[in-house]
Amino acid sequence: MRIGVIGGGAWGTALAQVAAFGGREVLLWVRGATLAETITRERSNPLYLPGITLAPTIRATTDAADLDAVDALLVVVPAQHLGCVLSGFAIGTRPLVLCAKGIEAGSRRLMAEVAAAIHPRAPIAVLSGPTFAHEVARGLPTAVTLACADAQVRAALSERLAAPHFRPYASTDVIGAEIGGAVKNVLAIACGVVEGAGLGQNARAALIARGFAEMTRFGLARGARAETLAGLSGLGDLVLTCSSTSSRNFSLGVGLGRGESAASLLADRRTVAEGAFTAPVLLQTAAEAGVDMPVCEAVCRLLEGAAVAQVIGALLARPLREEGV
Ligand SMILES: NC(=O)C1=CN([C@@H]2O[C@H](COP(=O)(O)OP(=O)(O)OC[C@H]3O[C@@H](n4cnc5c(N)ncnc54)[C@H](O)[C@@H]3O)[C@@H](O)[C@H]2O)C=CC1
Ligand SMILES: O=C(CO)COP(=O)(O)O
Repeated sequence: MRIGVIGGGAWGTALAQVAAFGGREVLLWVRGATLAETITRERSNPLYLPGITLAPTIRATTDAADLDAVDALLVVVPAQHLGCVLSGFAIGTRPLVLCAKGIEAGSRRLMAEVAAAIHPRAPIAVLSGPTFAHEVARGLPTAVTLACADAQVRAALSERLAAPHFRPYASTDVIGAEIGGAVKNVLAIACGVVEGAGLGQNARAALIARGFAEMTRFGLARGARAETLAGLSGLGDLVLTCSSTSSRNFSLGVGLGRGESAASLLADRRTVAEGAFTAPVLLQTAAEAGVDMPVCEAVCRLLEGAAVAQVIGALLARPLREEGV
């Protein structure tokens, strides 16, 4: 199976490196001609994944038609651009492996819904889990959820993407895998706020646990399975991104917690902090489904410019309730 990767940010480049394991050829579509040339000639992506020497079998292109030659495509562009970028490719019946974590603003659709509307004949898979790109690219051990409804496609993709340091765990729960990745980014911002505002380790652990309850409530309402939400793409990724400044979402939260404005923290960013875009649309979708998500709502208020002390105070002043989802 020849693999193509759409998107030359940190994660697309790291996944190209995984797919190139063992000398296999990989074609990576990126947006800029200079970046494409640097990746192919110098075997590095200094813009998005500095310090990593890429496999010699990775070739980059800016021409969507070049990807007509591959058998399956990993789609690794930010969630808000996925629809627009995918419209430029002819996919037919080839599998699409969606790797972005988010919900499309406006349409309120998950990535699989966006992709299926544009390429209805393509089998859809979702790859998601606790995966900092720079660690994966360095060959450090990593495990992911690979969800796809089609058993044959799922098995073929799992086998093709597995490497000694990269373990896909198969699942049929595409919605669950998507929801875990989208929601954890918003919760990672909340945990960063706790860090930035100096609220302590107890508060961070409480947010992870209560945030997981929110993720579970929302996921179950949307048809996700509880075990997927408690797995790599849900709880696993939540724990990773809520604990480390390597997370762009967590780092954004740290800035908010220190009292910096969302506008200044988001201005001129080259890299994406998906939670900032997911938070408002997640809240709308949750309200529509009648699901209460107070932590995600607090993140929305902070992104809108509310004061940290006020938002934290309101969260802590909520009526006492029984524990549980
Ligand atoms: N970096 C990581 O460790 C991981 C990232 N992801 C997810 O992968 C997705 C892509 O993130 P990264 O590779 O980290 O991106 P990045 O933050 O490294 O780079 C930004 C990417 O966005 C693209 N971009 C910017 N404006 C665009 C536009 N108007 N149209 C199309 N593309 C545009 C850039 O070309 C670049 O590929 C996100 O959904 C992210 O949540 C998932 C797992 C790990
Ligand atoms: O999704 C990720 C790790 O699994 C990357 O997290 P950030 O986008 O917050 O950096």
